[in-house]
Amino acid sequence: MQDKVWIFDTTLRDGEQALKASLTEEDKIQLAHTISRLNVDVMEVGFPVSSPADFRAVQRIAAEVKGPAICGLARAVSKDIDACGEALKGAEQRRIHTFIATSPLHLEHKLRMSLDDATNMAIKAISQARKYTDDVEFSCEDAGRTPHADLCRIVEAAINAGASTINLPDTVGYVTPDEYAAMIYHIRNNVPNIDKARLSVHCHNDLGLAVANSIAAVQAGARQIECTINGIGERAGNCSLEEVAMIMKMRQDHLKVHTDIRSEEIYRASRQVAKICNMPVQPNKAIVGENAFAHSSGIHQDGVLKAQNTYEIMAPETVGVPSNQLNMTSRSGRHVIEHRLTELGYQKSDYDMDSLYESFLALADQKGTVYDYDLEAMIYFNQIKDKDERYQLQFVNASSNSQSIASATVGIALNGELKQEAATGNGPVEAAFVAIERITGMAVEVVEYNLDATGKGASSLGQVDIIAKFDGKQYHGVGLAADIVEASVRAMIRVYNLIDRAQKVSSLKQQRKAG
Ligand SMILES: CC(=O)SCCNC(=O)CCNC(=O)[C@H](O)C(C)(C)COP(=O)(O)OP(=O)(O)OC[C@H]1O[C@@H](n2cnc3c(N)ncnc32)[C@H](O)[C@@H]1OP(=O)(O)O
Ligand SMILES: CC(C)C(=O)C(=O)O
Repeated sequence: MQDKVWIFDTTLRDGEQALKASLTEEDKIQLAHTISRLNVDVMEVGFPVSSPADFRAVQRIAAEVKGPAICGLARAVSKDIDACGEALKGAEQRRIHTFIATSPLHLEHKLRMSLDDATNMAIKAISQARKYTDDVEFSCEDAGRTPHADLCRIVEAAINAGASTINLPDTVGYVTPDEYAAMIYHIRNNVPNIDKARLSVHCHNDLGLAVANSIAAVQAGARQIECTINGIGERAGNCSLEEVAMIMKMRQDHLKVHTDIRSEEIYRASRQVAKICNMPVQPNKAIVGENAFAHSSGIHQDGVLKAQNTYEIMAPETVGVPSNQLNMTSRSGRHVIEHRLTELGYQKSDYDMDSLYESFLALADQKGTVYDYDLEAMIYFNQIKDKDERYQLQFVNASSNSQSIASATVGIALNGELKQEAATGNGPVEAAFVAIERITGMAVEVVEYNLDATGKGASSLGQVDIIAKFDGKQYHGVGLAADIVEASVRAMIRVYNLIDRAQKVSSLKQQRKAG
């Protein structure tokens, strides 16, 4: 039987500390339900003494969210422990987590006290916490920079006072995996009552080692990892939950431990945290990044098409990602194009691969990713030329200020004839989109709108990326201009031109079938 490693999620406490805007009570409740679906063992959801709103959020989560033990953080201070104990009263399983710094640096400069004073405060705090619950965790803040002998003294006292979990955080992400493992071994071998407590680790990512350190600690005998979804947290963040959970799942053969995490819930949880916390996930982030299961180069795509595990160590579904992605770019080869066209219902006899591939590369070099509708258009038109586009922007005039409704007038040459319309909206971009809709007579649904600056400083260009839906299909338009309203309009007109091309393709397809 393999040992279990407890997963202690602190997204709503340490993760929340790093946000530009703290989470509302409702946000916290929603995320707490999501986190509990992951089947974490403990969920640290706030610092109740810190504000009335945080107290209420912890109190509501304690009452509403079932499953994991609900935990609150408290300094080794009487009022913090009372606030924590009171806030957690409604929880089926509650944990009070109290801490005090133990490194010489923190003791001397921050707390301005000796290790003995800190030990006495810890003992008092733990004893007080035990009046509220049997489940008390004690952390030696900045353990990573604390002499091992000092850690042994305070840890032994904390266990004697009633702590059942001992956490040794690398608060500033300073230590290396071998040093961290050595610290865990030292505590296990030199604290006489250590068998009465579970050893926990809490790693920060200042040197990018939070996950590696947590795994090294598990290999040295730690049995709880504190972590956050997407690795959010103070400064460079915390150890990322999805990464440690998947390391322990995928490498059980080597690590000989398991967790109870429901890995299929990971992707959903990650997206929700990113959205609600307004902290986008970097595309190349392990497990949950947009590219984590995307293959863009021809050799990889060919490999994955022949046997998925050539370039995928885990199936995307294992973490709740619906499927892998084969991006068609100028680094793609013929195999993936043929595969995609087969999926779209084409046979080899419908196209000449050599000339299609030539057009494909020209387009991919020009615009980056090539989409299904581009491929189909290439089959029917062989080449795609901008000058053949149905809608050509002639001008855009927009006005907005803080006191009145925004308005915009857009002029488009439609098959060579100028059409113009004016409209109002919540902002100039919306007004311009309504004007375009009136000109084209077609309403599209904007699924995503992203505005980015290309270049430096005030002279940078605005780049707008739009994903829009029409008739059940998605289209991607990009627009670049010094003026962000113009960039938005250009992106939207691109979308309309793609729809127009798709419609032409579809009627050509029908003609071909009929003929
Ligand atoms: C490593 C970590 O992530 S620890 C958690 C960090 N999270 C937070 O700080 C978020 C919540 N914090 C807060 O809301 C506030 O800081 C509070 C309510 C806790 C305290 O606010 P204030 O009383 O105004 O104090 P302030 O935050 O300015 O300073 C912290 C005080 O706590 C003391 N302190 C710090 N850690 C501890 C501890 N573990 N136990 C006892 N005292 C502590 C500091 O020495 C300082 O005391 P001083 O006022 O005597 O100098
Ligand atoms: C309170 C402790 C666990 C902490 O957040 C840290 O040391 O980073």
